[in-house]
Formats: sequence, structure tokens, C-alpha cells
Amino acid sequence: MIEVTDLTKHYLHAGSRVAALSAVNLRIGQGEIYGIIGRSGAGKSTLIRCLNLLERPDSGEVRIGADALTAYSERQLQQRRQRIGMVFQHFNLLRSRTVAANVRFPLELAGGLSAAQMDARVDELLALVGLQDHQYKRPAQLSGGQKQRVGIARALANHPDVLLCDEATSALDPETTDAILALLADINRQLGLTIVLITHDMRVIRQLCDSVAVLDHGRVVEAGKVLDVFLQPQHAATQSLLAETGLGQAALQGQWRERIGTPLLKLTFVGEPALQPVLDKVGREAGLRINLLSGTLAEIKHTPFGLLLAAVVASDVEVQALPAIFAREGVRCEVL
Ligand SMILES: Nc1ncnc2c1ncn2[C@@H]1O[C@H](COP(=O)(O)OP(=O)(O)OP(=O)(O)O)[C@@H](O)[C@H]1O
Repeated sequence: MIEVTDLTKHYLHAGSRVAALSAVNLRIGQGEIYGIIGRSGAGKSTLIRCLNLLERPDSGEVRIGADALTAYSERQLQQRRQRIGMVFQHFNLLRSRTVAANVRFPLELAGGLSAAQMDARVDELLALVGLQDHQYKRPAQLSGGQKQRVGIARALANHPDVLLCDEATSALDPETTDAILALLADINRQLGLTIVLITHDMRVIRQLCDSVAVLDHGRVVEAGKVLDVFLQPQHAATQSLLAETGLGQAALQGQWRERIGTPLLKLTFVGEPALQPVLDKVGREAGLRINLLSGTLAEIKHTPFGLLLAAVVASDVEVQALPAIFAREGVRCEVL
């Protein structure tokens, strides 16, 4: 469990104090993949760097398991950081070293293993990230995705209990991003490792994370299970980030409410109902014609979900009865 309590951080800029983080609280469960999302300047980098105390907060506490990192001396922190892996946006590989030597580097720094033990560990890590055949190459001879695989192998070298990912896929194309996200999901499953990542991309959150916190102007404005936050976003910052993905209520509602002039239904399907012809069934049962205006079918971490906007020509009484009818089919219906 990672617990962040009342974390505050200011920077001095041109003689004035800029609040980068204001009273941030997070609870991240053991083995969870936890995403922190926000726009540029929201405080994401500052927050992730405060988690391993690369950045000292002004006040507040960071605990990882039983360790209160904020109370540690620099020397104690150096030791503890060896079990906090970090993956960077621009990989941060040593150019003069081979792939194997990059992965070996943190083992050399930590000490305690013989050369043969380090070699065996490097082989194991390269197999885990699928780079067995590239161990003698140098970073310049690798693709972006392969470089990030080296970065991930290096971060895992000393058996960390937490992996921090700082925009780990934002320098990669969409296909390579998918492959790296799949690798991180696989590592989380295989090793039971807690992963905390920062991103500005809701797609990363949707594909990979169990929980999410939305950061806005240095504050956590919303946090919870990804499914809940996606389907019922409470804060304007979350709604605006979701709208860009086509999954937000704002994008669904848009101008249509005014123009169509009939009640609109927002229908949310999670799991099996997302794949069933529920709209047709309910329309027949209620004797109403439901006109589909827009819709999305997607997955949140392998759970299918659908978000539909529909218009219905019906009396007020008939419309008010619809949420209960849809609920029987496992679909949430809101009359907008
Ligand atoms: N070293 C610094 N000195 C002064 N101000 C800083 C410093 N680092 C960050 N800030 C300010 O703190 C705030 C949060 O910055 P931070 O880099 O954490 O945001 P971010 O969400 O990671 O942004 P991005 O996505 O653009 O990297 C911003 O207003 C930024 O200008």
C-alpha cells in the first residue's frame, strides 16, 4: 500500500511561489495499477518525483508499506529507492553501454551479487521483456519500443515493490504504446507489482489502470476505480479529458439536446449487456421507437462497455418509466 497524505509542494519562480501540489492525498493498493492523469502543468511530474523523494515535498507524508519515506535520511532513501523502479518517457539509457550492460547497471550499483549472478539476472530480465536477441546492441540500434523495454527491464532489476512510470509511452507510436502497455499489464500480473504511472492520455488509463486520480492545478479533483470515473465523471477536468476521447458525456450531449427537441437518453452498458441488442428489446417492450444518435463500444481493462445517446418520442410518463426498464436489462439509463 502506498499512502500519500497532505502532500504540498511549491516552486519559486521569478520571485513568486508557484503551488505545484496542494494537499494531495492518495491511497494505492498493493498490486494495483494506478494512473495519475492531468493536463500539462497539473503537477504530475512533481507528484511522481515526490513518491520516491527525488523531489522533497514542502510538507506531507509518503509511505510505501511500513516505510515512511518522508522521514528518511538521504542515505536511507538511497537504499530504499533501489526497490522503487522508475521508467522514463525518454528512456534515459546509457548510450555507450549495451542493452545487457544497461540492465546490469542497477545491479552493479546495489552490489551484493557475483558477476555470474548478475548475468543470470540480466538474462532473466531480458527474457521477461522479450529482448533476449538484442543483448549486445547499443541503444542507438533499437526502436523506441525496444528502448522502453530495456528501461523496464532495468527498472525491475533489483526486485522493486513499486514501479513508477513517468509518461512511459508518450514518445511512442500508438501500436508500440499498446505493446508496452500490454507488457506492463503482464508484469503486474506475473510479479504482483504495484505500478503507478502518470499520463496525459486517457487511453493509457482505460487500457491499463485499475484506479485513477485526476490532477488539476496541483489538486486531486477526482479519484476512484477507472470504470466508475469513466462512466460517472464528477469533475469538469475529468469530463473534459474524457470528451477528447469521445467517451465523455459532454461529447455525447453536445448541441443535440436543443436541436432534436425530444428527451434524450444516456445509456451506459457495462459487461455482457454491452454486447446484447438491449435497445431493440426495450423499444419493443415499451412500444417506443428509440432513435440512436451516437454511441461508443470500448473496453476498460477487458471489461466491455458501451455509452449511447438516443432520442425517444414518448410522453413524460413513458420516458420516466424507461430507467427502470433498462435497469432490468442491466443498463443504466439517464434522461437528459
Ligand atoms: N523546477 C521548477 N521551477 C519552477 N516551477 C516549476 C518547476 N517544476 C515545475 N514547476 C511548475 O509546477 C507546476 C507543475 O509542473 P509539473 O511539471 O509537475 O506538471 P506536469 O503535469 O508534469 O506537466 P507536463 O505534463 O507538462 O510535464 C507547473 O506550474 C510548473 O510550471
